[in-house]
Amino acid sequence: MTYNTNVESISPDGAVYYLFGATGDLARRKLFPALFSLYKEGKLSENFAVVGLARRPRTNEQFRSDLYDSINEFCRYKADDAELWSRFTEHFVYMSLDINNVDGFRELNALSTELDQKFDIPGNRLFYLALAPSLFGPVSFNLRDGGLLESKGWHRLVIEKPFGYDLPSAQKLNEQLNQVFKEEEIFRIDHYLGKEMVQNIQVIRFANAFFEPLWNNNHIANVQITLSETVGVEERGGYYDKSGALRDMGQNHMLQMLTMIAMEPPSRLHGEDIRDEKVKVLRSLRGYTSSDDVREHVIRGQYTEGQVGSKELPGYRQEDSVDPESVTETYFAAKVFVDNFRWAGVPFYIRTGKRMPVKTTEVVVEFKSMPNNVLFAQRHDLAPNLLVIRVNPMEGIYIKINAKKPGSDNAVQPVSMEFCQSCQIGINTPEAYERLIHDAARGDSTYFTRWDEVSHAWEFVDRIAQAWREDKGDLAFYPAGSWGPEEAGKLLEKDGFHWWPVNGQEEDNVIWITNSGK
Ligand SMILES: NC(=O)C1=CN([C@@H]2O[C@H](COP(=O)(O)OP(=O)(O)OC[C@H]3O[C@@H](n4cnc5c(N)ncnc54)[C@H](OP(=O)(O)O)[C@@H]3O)[C@@H](O)[C@H]2O)C=CC1
Ligand SMILES: O=C1O[C@H](COP(=O)(O)O)[C@@H](O)[C@H](O)[C@H]1O
Repeated sequence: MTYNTNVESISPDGAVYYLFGATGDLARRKLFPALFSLYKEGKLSENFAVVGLARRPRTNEQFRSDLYDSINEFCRYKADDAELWSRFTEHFVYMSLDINNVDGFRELNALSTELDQKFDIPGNRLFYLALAPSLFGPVSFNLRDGGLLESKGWHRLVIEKPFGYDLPSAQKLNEQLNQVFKEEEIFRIDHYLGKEMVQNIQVIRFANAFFEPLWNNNHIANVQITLSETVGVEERGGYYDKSGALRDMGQNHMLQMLTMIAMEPPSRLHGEDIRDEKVKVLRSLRGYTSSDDVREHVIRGQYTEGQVGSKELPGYRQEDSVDPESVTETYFAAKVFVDNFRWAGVPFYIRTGKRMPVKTTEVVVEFKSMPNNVLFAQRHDLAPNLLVIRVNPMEGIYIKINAKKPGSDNAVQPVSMEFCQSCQIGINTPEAYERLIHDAARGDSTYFTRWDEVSHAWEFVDRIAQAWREDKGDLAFYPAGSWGPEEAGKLLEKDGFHWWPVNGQEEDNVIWITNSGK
């Protein structure tokens, strides 16, 4: 296997970026800041233009003022250099356009030709759809019918999640897109794949002699993936109530992280080879076939009123745009098996929920315990070794090992040794969207989901969703601010395991060796 360490240095070609949904939440919180960071770091060159598109009227000046506000609120860089800011915003224009009106697309095509000339762009087009999924098909058809795919450069379509509601709807959407774009022109976003530490999983695994030889069912007892959020459904109650945690986080982010942990080493670190290996994992997931099977392996929950910190919070059924009798899950935990040679018998426990006590994403790899021996076991149960990958908001890794307690006869002391990446001064990690926009602009689809990944993930999730539709009795409730329903703990207890504390909240007797200063 070879590592291409120069990928970062490959600049994208000049292109027009079309930002559909330019007045929306995602553009404001994530996409504008990502573009500014890329520009500030010299990763966009000067041969680019951004056209903001949405129905509501905006002048170019108003659009640039929205841009300014967004960057000052959400970007890791501030717009405090007037000269740089003025150069940056020159590249931005706004056009009011209704997706359903093909005439608007013809006007957009004419505008694009002007922008090509003004910024010396060779006809490349990147269409970013920050829109409701029901508009993905219509936009594609109108891009074609409005002549936007006739320019002489490349054409790429970047689409936001969710990619469908289930397998049939995802297939339908994919068929629509395929009428206009080839698979290699479609970049399906899963923003977790743009996170630094998710990308780091393969380096930690494949670049360390400590780990890869042990990375199998001979040495690993279980893997735990936690994605906990403190937020509720915020302004997205209407969407979320139809989706729920399994579709919103499980089908995409959680299964993607699982594939990164479980995949075989690809023969080359090339996008298609990596995605081939990820697909094999998804194909090996043990599908749950009956309601009983689902009940035994998957727990779902919904938050009721409670407290996070000192803040009193309403229950899910009291949230805006949520059905007061909703049975939508805001939490799920599952025991998942990857039925292949490497992972036979190793449970992957995954859990995610809203209104949990802390915001954190962590992967814990628990190694099998050493056999108890005469020297230590009479007085001590040895704690298992752990490798913990901290994805966000803290970024880093730590390992937990056993060592001799200094000055004792043979007392054993757990020690956690941590590399806290986000504590390093000067490491201003790029946001996931920066990395992904930059990759799409360079035509690198490694960290985007290919259609076969999406479809296998839906197959797995649809079986669970189907069982839940038939059997509503297993919805458990948990107070906002707690770690979810008790049943989720029992899922592991049955196997002799427990959820490891996340967020660095280790037991008191552990010695920490860390660069974070704690
Ligand atoms: N917000 C987030 O944190 C996340 C969002 N996503 C996904 O990103 C996408 C966008 O989300 P978000 O920004 O929150 O949504 P918003 O509802 O905030 O924005 C939707 C945008 O679409 C535009 N729009 C709606 N209808 C039309 C139309 N007929 N013609 C032209 N423009 C139209 C709206 O502008 P106008 O009304 O002016 O036309 C607005 O700019 C969704 O697929 C969502 O699932 C994914 C992950 C996180
Ligand atoms: O895709 C989504 O992700 C966010 C969580 O993302 P993070 O980067 O903040 O961890 C989640 O809140 C949202 O419901 C979901 O649609």
